[in-house]
Amino acid sequence: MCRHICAATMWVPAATSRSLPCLQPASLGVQLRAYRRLSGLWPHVAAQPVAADSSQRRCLVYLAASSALTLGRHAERVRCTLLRRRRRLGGEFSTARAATLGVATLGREAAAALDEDLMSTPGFSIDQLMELAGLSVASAVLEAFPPKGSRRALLVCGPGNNGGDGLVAARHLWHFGYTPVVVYPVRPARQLFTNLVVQCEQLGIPVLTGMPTSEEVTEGFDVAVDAIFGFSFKGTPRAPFDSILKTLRASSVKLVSVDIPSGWDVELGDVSGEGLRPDALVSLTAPKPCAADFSGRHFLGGRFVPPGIAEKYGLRLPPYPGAAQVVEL
Ligand SMILES: NC(=O)C1=CN([C@@H]2O[C@H](COP(=O)(O)OP(=O)(O)OC[C@H]3O[C@@H](n4cnc5c(N)ncnc54)[C@H](O)[C@@H]3O)[C@@H](O)[C@H]2O)[C@@H](O)CC1
Ligand SMILES: [K+]
Repeated sequence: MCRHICAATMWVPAATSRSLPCLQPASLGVQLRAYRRLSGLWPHVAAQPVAADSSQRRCLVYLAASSALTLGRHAERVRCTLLRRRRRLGGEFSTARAATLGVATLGREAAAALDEDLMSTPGFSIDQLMELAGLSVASAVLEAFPPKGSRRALLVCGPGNNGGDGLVAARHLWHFGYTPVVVYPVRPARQLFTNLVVQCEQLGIPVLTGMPTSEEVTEGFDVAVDAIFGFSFKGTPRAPFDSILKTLRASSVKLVSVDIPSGWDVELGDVSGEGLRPDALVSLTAPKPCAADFSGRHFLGGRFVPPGIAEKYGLRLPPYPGAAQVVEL
């Protein structure tokens, strides 16, 4: 049986992409090297070019690694090694991995390149995409945690577009009948974000700078939305988000993460062990590779990808039912 190990994208020199079948797994990125370290074996890698940069010097390649051809009977041993390693790190091995990868994932660079494609002129504006992304998040919250009596929602927003998705979601949750409170500690000067804050305040939604304590989060809210970091997060969280992540981790509120559980590496998952552990995840456009390690309720949102772009990036998007803004994977 073919067992998927990981799927990823990477830029390679255009010359290399013409001889993709000759690429050695050793040159194909950190996930495969980690796999080799754990298993002592190289996986089989299928590579397919999906885009070229403007200079035509580099080519974005979609890689899908499977154990079928090279591992054979060793696959179970490797799976067990990965399982033990994840347990040591306090994580969970996700049996949803194959299902998630069946939709195909978007690495950091591919996600940014896809955004650029969508927003090339003429095309979408960031405001349009963010509005639909935030609406998807609010729809997923409504589906995963429908209000029972009280409807108190905390939205914790970071300094980039992931935070913008959270601000938009707060507004839609208000229209859905929730009582949202926004925490927005670091506010970029861009007009887009100033507008989103004003739109929340016009609805009477408090937009706070300081984070409540973990007890206040547990007692005061029915659901929280993690819109702190998305696919551009790197390294370990800096202040004030380091302590905000600790507070959310220490609370027992139901948590929904936008695009990526904050603190996780977009490709490798919760490598530091300090990332959030959400109950639900809303992947936008397509799941990112780290989503393979997530084992709660997984929604796909961002219903705006034209078929030509989906095809270019090798996305196999599931159909959305009716007028829904999210589909559960
Ligand atoms: N096509 C799509 O899928 C769309 C994606 N959107 C959202 O946009 C997100 C990506 O947005 P951005 O590229 O602005 O990036 P992020 O929102 O992921 O975060 C970037 C910000 O985080 C900061 N940061 C990075 N690493 C940090 C660290 N270790 N400690 C503290 N701060 C750190 C950066 O300085 C920057 O201010 C996606 O994940 C998604 O949520 C939507 O808004 C629009 C449409
Ligand atoms: K997030």
